[in-house]
Amino acid sequence: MITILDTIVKHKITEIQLKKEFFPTSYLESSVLFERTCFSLSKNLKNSTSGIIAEHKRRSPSKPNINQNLYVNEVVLGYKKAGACGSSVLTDNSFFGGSLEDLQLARASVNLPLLRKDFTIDEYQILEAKAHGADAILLIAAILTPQQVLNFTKLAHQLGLEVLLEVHNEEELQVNLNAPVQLIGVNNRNLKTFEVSTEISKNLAEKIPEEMVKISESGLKSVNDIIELREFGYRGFLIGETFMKTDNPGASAKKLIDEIESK
Ligand SMILES: O=C(O)c1ccccc1NCC(=O)[C@H](O)[C@H](O)COP(=O)(O)O
Repeated sequence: MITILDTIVKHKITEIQLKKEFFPTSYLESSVLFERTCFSLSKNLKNSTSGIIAEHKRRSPSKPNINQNLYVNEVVLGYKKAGACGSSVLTDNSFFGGSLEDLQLARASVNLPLLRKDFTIDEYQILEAKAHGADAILLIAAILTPQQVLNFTKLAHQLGLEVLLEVHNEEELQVNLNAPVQLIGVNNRNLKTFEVSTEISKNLAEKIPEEMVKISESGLKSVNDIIELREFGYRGFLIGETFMKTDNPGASAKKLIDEIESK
């Protein structure tokens, strides 16, 4: 059975080949953003009571139209004002309607740690992330070998970027336990069926080493979701749709953050 991840990765391979022809790595390395010192998402999460990483997400394979009417710079500024620890910016265009220009606009608007949310399968994309203003990259265990996770993490760290390694099950976690990543994300969304359940985060929690900052991703809606997951040691909560489906994602994030902080 061909999954959405297979389809996305196939598409990425072609996309990256084309980009490499037009924008060689020397072009990326000459970006003014390439030499900057990055903001630390892991530090912000460790020092935060809410732990919210708020995402800019226009659409997704599971939700073809979340919100196409907003400006990324206004959205991330709203998240910053709300007190989010960081923002995730989807840069995949074909399946999520995002772009590297979104990331760059977000960078120009806020001094929050920014996660480049994409399907990283090539070192080239890590250089792109730095050149367009990211502070952290996402590595999805389901589409990488453990050796790729190690190599990509090493390169990201050399560039001063943090790595969020995303897993969905125990096997993906176990085979990557020696990766020196700061952040480990458990995706509550089954990327084959799109079903969402926080039980995935709860079940994997005790298997994640103490020194890693645990982040629960996807399908989070309410203060109760956060409070429950905190009991399992989660310090970060990646939320997209719940905020983005409203007219004012920043206000929606602020409401949730205020609720969490008042508990
Ligand atoms: O969101 C999807 O439909 C999706 C499909 C295939 C691969 C990845 C997908 N989502 C990426 C994400 O990880 C989420 O955008 C992120 O965790 C926020 O999730 P949510 O709060 O449920 O929007």
